[in-house]
Amino acid sequence: MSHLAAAPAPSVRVRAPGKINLTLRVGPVADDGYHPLVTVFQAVALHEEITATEVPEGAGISLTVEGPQADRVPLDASNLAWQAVEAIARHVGLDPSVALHIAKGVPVAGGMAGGSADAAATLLACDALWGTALPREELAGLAATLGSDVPFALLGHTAVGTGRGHLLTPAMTRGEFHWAFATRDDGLSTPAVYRRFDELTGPTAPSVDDADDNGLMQALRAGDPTALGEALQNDLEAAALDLRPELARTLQIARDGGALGVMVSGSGPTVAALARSRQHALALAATWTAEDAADAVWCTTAPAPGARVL
Ligand SMILES: C[C@](O)(CO)[C@H](O)COP(=O)(O)OP(=O)(O)OC[C@H]1O[C@@H](n2ccc(N)nc2=O)[C@H](O)[C@@H]1O
Ligand SMILES: Nc1ncnc2c1ncn2[C@@H]1O[C@H](COP(=O)(O)OP(=O)(O)OP(=O)(O)O)[C@@H](O)[C@H]1O
Repeated sequence: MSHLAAAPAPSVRVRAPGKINLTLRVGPVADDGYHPLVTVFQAVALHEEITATEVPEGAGISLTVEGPQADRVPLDASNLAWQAVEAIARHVGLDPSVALHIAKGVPVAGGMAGGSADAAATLLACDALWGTALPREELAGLAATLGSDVPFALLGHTAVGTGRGHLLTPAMTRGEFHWAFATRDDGLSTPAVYRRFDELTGPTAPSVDDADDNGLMQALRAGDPTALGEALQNDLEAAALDLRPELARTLQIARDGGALGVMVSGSGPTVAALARSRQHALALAATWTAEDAADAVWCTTAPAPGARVL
């Protein structure tokens, strides 16, 4: 008697990028607890990879995670990928059952939106697996309900973010920029950094209505890393430094190493340094390691594409 091997369950693999904020201008906190932002997002070539596999109806959601920092990622409904399954299933009226596997390539809790990338990738993966073919604008609307950074992880490349950071306008760039990142095992909580921002700026933080990113946009269009380095700006940096004074040394080491620009990435504690070349990025990272100014170092390029099915 011959045995027919069971066909493997259908699955979909999606890749989504982490991000940096080349500028992050933060206005005074609004009544809903969120801060109005004007930010220039750029996706980096550090990726999350999500595999979504079909399971029998009613089986529910299962989640596994791999990667160097996997032990720091929740495996329950507090995971943004899990919430993404529930959000899209509710939206299309299907049973929220799927097996998710996340391969993490973005530093965890580092202000680089790895969890947001997982959420964006999961929306796209479920949409493809279930054959619901939602338009991109509908996926972006769902993404914004999951977190302010999630719509950008779908879009990728470079974009200006306004509102909570969820309203996006793509921006033109030329060429490739080289980055080195210094990460810390002990992450910073995004709400805690925004709260410290409020404490430091008081109730009269300047509005972001007049934010002017012309210099930065010109540097991006020209593919000019020196001008880009001079235009980097993060209004959350003072708050992150106040919570983690030791980051000042990490910033200074990169400046001394000739980085074209150095800043805290998003809400931190990752420090991002813009390098002249791949070799220069590797040298900056090696110096951080030698000076014991980081728990881990990463080198990559930007911009990178948004979430896409592989
Ligand atoms: C720091 C950034 O990464 C810069 O892109 C983002 O602003 C953070 O985006 P995120 O992690 O997706 O944040 P969300 O999950 O939307 O919000 C988490 C918390 O961050 C604070 N938050 C977030 C976005 C924003 N524009 N103002 C805020 O004050 C709020 O306390 C909010 O409760
Ligand atoms: N899929 C996920 N991957 C990693 N962390 C997650 C995920 N879902 C929820 N979390 C929780 O969220 C926290 C922050 O995760 P994440 O890596 O997205 O931070 P982040 O890069 O600082 O995000 P952001 O830049 O959007 O503020 C983690 O400490 C973890 O407890």
